[in-house]
Amino acid sequence: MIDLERVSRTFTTRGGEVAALRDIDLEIAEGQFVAVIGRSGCGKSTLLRLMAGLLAPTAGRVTIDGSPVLRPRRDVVLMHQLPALLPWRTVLGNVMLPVEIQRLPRAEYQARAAELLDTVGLAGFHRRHPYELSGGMQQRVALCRALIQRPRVLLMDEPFSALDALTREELAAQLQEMHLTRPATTVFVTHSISEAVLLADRVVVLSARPGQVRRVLDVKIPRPRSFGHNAHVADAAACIAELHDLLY
Ligand SMILES: Nc1ncnc2c1ncn2[C@@H]1O[C@H](COP(=O)(O)OP(=O)(O)OP(=O)(O)O)[C@@H](O)[C@H]1O
Repeated sequence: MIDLERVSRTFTTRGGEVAALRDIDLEIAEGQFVAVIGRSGCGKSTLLRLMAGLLAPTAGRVTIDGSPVLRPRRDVVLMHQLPALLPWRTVLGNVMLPVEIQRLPRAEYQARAAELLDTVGLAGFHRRHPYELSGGMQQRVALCRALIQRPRVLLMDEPFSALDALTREELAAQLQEMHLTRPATTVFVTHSISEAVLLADRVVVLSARPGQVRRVLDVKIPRPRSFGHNAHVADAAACIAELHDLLY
């Protein structure tokens, strides 16, 4: 579905040319959950921005279903590290924002918004405003806003990295649950090896800048997965150890 063929991206800065990504070849199938992991500055955000149509490659091609990605698409949503909610809108109003912008049928999507908020444990918070919520709750609202229009592709740029460790685990578990119910093709940038192993079908390890695909690791642990002790703890430990060795 998402196809990157020999994709490179260079930035021209006052200090000269910065090669952020070089010769990336990557095929992501419909419904797949791919984690991207790599050292700071290796081009992970750049990779997402290329897939989102916010940046053009300097060389190579990014396509979705065979069409080159030349601009942002309605069926592709990018979620960031910070929730960026509109402070004057309620929780429900923030989740419904994409529906209003795209003039989709309100009643139908209102029911979906309620269902999403319910899944992330915010059933009683529809009429609250962002300032009344914790950081974790705000990021849950941002996740519901990202999913409201049922995107085919969900691009997530370190979405949980501003959260405390416990909230982060909880949100990762909720994301897994949502992905199992309705799998959008997901590309999830993270610095957390264990989060990548919990969530992903495949983990793409990038080398230091310029980012190149160092390794793609298939995670074959059955779902639902858990951070806790379970039957697959040895498989998870083996994946974590392999990724650790690749990164350090
Ligand atoms: N608009 C830009 N102009 C100039 N250089 C840029 C631009 N965007 C990114 N870069 C450079 O490209 C490289 C890759 O940046 P990018 O943000 O993609 O890395 P990253 O892996 O997401 O980093 P981090 O893990 O720290 O968030 C960096 O050296 C960065 O300085």
